[in-house]
Amino acid sequence: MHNSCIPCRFWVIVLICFNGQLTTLVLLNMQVYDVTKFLDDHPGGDEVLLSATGKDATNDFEDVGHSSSAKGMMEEYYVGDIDPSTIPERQKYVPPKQASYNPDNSTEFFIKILQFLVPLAILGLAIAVRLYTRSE
Ligand code: HEM
Repeated sequence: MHNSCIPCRFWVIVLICFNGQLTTLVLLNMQVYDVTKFLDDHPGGDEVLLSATGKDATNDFEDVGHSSSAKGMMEEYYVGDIDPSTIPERQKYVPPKQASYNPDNSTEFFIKILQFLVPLAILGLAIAVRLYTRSE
C-alpha cells in the first residue's frame, strides 16, 4: 500500500481532468481508488461505480457484499488515503427565522358571526317586506 495522503477536498471530485482523460475516483474506507480502467470490467457494471463517486461509497460497497477476491483486487486501483485532519466539520443546520405566529382569532370570529347574521338579516328583511306589502 502507498502512504500518500489526499486532502479531503478530493472527496467531492467525481471526475477530474488528467492529461485530457476523465478519471473516476471512489472513496472506500477513507481510501481513494482510481477505477477508471476498471469501469468496463467491473462485474457490477460501470453505472454502479459512477454512481458511487462524489461521496463516501463505503456503505454501498459493503451492502453489495463483495467477495474476498473482489477486495483483493482493490489494491490494484488504490491511489492514497484521505487525510482525516482535512475533513471539514459537519455544519449544523439552523433553520431560517420565521415571523412569529400570532394567533389573533378575533377577525376570524367576527367574519363567522357575519356569515351567520347577514343571511338572517336578509331573511328577516324579506319577511318584513312581504308582511308590509301584504297588509297594504
Ligand atoms: C475498487 C473497487 C471495486 C472493486 C475491485 C469491485 C469488484 C467487484 C467484483 C470482483 C465483483 C463480482 C462479485 C464479487 O466477487 O463480489 C463486483 C460486483 C459488484 N460490485 Fe463491485 N467493486 C468495486 C467497487 C464497487 C462499488 C463502489 C460499488 C457500489 C455500490 C460496487 C457495486 C457492485 C455491484 C452492484 C456488484 C454486483 C453484485 C452482484 O451482482 O451480486 N462495486 N465488484
